[in-house]
Amino acid sequence: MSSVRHLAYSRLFCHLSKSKSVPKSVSSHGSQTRLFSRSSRCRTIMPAWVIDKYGSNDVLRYTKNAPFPVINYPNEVIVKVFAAGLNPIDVGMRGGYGAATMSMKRDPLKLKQSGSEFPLILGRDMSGVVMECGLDVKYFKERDEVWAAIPPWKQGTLAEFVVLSANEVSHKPKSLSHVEAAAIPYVATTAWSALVNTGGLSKDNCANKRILILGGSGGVGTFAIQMLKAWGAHVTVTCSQNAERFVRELGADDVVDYTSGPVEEPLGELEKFDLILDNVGGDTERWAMNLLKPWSGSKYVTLVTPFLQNTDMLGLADGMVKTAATVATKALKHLYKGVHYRWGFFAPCGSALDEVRDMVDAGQIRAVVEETFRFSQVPQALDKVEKGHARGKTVVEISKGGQDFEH
Ligand SMILES: NC(=O)C1=CN([C@@H]2O[C@H](COP(=O)(O)OP(=O)(O)OC[C@H]3O[C@@H](n4cnc5c(N)ncnc54)[C@H](OP(=O)(O)O)[C@@H]3O)[C@@H](O)[C@H]2O)C=CC1
Repeated sequence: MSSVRHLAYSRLFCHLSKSKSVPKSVSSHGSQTRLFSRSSRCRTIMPAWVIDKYGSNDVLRYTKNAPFPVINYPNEVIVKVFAAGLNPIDVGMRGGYGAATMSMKRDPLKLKQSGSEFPLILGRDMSGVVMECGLDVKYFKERDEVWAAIPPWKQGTLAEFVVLSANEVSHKPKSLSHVEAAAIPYVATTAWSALVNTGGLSKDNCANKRILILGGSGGVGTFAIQMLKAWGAHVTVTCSQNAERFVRELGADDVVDYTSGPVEEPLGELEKFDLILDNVGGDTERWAMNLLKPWSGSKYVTLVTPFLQNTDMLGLADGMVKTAATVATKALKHLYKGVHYRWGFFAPCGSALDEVRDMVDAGQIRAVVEETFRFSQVPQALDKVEKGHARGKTVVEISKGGQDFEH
């Protein structure tokens, strides 16, 4: 065990963190909110929603005694969570989705201590305030208002505090409240990874590109429409008829209603596309390739992949072999027809969030919060996400920690 880890597990924050003073309060979107007191330095427990086994919503358990996060590495920060956005992956992880792959990535020391990944805290998105910084953290300091999306193998944000790597964190947009800010990081970093890293798009090459977003009314879609429009692309979207006005208000140029019949036909009548972002999956691969401009570097990027399902069902080694074989076969098959086939994945990235923050503060992207729940209502919030038909994001306000249980 490294000396850094040894110190961390001795809970000697002072050896790893560079805090000097203890702030008593912080300005939170205009109001003075009590943040943390001297006693929080020596806390060992905190309020959180945890699961002790995989299952449906009834496995969720509220506790005031979840382990307080510790700084294990000198590049980590502890953040007090003010708001946590929810995503479909939270519902999936509650049921054990991706457990095989996540176990491989989880902190081996914690797994050894507790014997399993439980108690597990869900929640990937957060907006909050930095409470402690590791010794190597340069870009952040105590009291900074930050936002982040946390990788699924780490403890989540449905808790009063969370520990993250500094490279996953970014200063939050000044123009957004914490609830609004918590609606963006996971879908933004996913869209960034799919469109920029995998799709090769950027603010400098998007002008007049034709992009098709399959599934434009949910979290990823509502963010992607706005980012692509800000970069000058022409954006076509599929969604339910009752979401048409909603996506047009976000900037969509053309909208095709998938509830009134197969979309292949109306989409086929439009000029061909440079890139398709598929947030829907299913049988879209069967027809979507024909909508791309052939032999022009056009790309189909799908976010709905069997990667985690394969490893859950077949185990890590066989699941990864099957995944590699599937993606390689499909990529080759479609390359033969002149289009690029790719899988897109969420990737935590503080620097991408820095760029998104600037776009938000410039008024190019707004947070699309569909519904906000209190910390005591986490089961209802997950229930809402599970029912689908999202029109933007569901967010849990955590700023009062567990206090709303006591009133
Ligand atoms: N690979 C990765 O790392 C990631 C994958 N994902 C996946 O991407 C997908 C989208 O994520 P997210 O936006 O957060 O999900 P949401 O649940 O927020 O949104 C899904 C949206 O799609 C709409 N929809 C459903 N069926 C169709 C259809 N056939 N055609 C057009 N629209 C449809 C839904 O509304 P309605 O049903 O009313 O039409 C809803 O608005 C999910 O499957 C998610 O698991 C997300 C993030 C990361």
